[in-house]
Amino acid sequence: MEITANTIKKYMKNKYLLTAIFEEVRIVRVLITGGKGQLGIELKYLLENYYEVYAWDLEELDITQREKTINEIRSLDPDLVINCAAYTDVDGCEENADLAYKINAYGARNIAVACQEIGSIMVHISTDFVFDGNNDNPYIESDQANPLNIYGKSKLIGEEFVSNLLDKYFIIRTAWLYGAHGDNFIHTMLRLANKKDLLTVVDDQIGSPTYTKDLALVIKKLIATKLYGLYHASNNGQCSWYEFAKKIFEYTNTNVKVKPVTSKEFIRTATRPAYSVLKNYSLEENLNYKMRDWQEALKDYLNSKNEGDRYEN
Ligand SMILES: NC(=O)C1=CN([C@@H]2O[C@H](COP(=O)(O)OP(=O)(O)OC[C@H]3O[C@@H](n4cnc5c(N)ncnc54)[C@H](O)[C@@H]3O)[C@@H](O)[C@H]2O)C=CC1
Repeated sequence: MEITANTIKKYMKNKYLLTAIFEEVRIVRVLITGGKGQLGIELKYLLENYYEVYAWDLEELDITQREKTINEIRSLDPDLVINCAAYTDVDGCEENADLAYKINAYGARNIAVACQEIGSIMVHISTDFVFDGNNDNPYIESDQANPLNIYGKSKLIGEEFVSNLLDKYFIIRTAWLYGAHGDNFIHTMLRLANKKDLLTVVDDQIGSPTYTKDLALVIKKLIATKLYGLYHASNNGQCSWYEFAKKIFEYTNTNVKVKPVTSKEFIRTATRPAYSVLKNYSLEENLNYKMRDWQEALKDYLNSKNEGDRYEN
């Protein structure tokens, strides 16, 4: 079909036909739920350069409200919904299990039902905590999930709802997120280093710290394809929380003593997997895309002065 101004005019009112004739504008309107969380804000800044982006959080759309969620998504009629909304307080999930399932499992389901109805693509963000940590090699997408805590269980059920209800979905498991927006482990460490001479940090939980900027770039790449399915996406390499803290202090020239402790010495409400390193197998196989090492990403994060220049290259 020849694409002329008249063709565009003719199909202007029907964006599905319009997007069908332009493969590259398959996605025009994007809704981000949980749009004021650390990943949601990052994605908004990146994607609004390319798409018409709506970033909704609790005030605009509580994803646990089934009817409202379906109605609001139906009336916005996005081509893509990225679900970043979650109950991410891992210990809080143990204490408020009902709420955890309501948000992380059924909230995801409500969005998937709406996407199914309007034929929209869904990106659903999930977690390394779906694994039990008994591996000693990085987990790939086909490894058996077996969550140890309510957070992981509720997120896994959310994944299952999405993959059972939809054909056009990307489920993206990530880990140990930090970014320019919201509180994170790096802030906590630097804050504590200002107040104390000695910090104790857990050394027997191994994972992959992941910069939200890098994850947002992966999501942008994936949504430009039709390679739907389950993906792991975390910065390359692995460390313990203790090693992560040591690197933060090394890169910021912060002088503080850090003592490694075991999870048994640092009791938390929720049990965490001892080893939850993700291998980005599908990303590397399907897109030939390798995420950079976590140390490099951490340096970049610590060096980035303002948000304006964060996506220039
Ligand atoms: N933070 C981390 O270390 C990790 C996060 N993830 C996943 O990545 C995704 C993004 O996480 P973050 O941005 O770090 O989380 P965040 O906690 O910074 O943001 C979550 C957002 O969801 C919103 N929200 C909570 N309940 C809601 C509801 N009922 N309706 C609508 N919005 C609601 C919150 O207001 C918040 O703005 C989540 O799916 C999380 O499970 C995965 C692995 C690690």
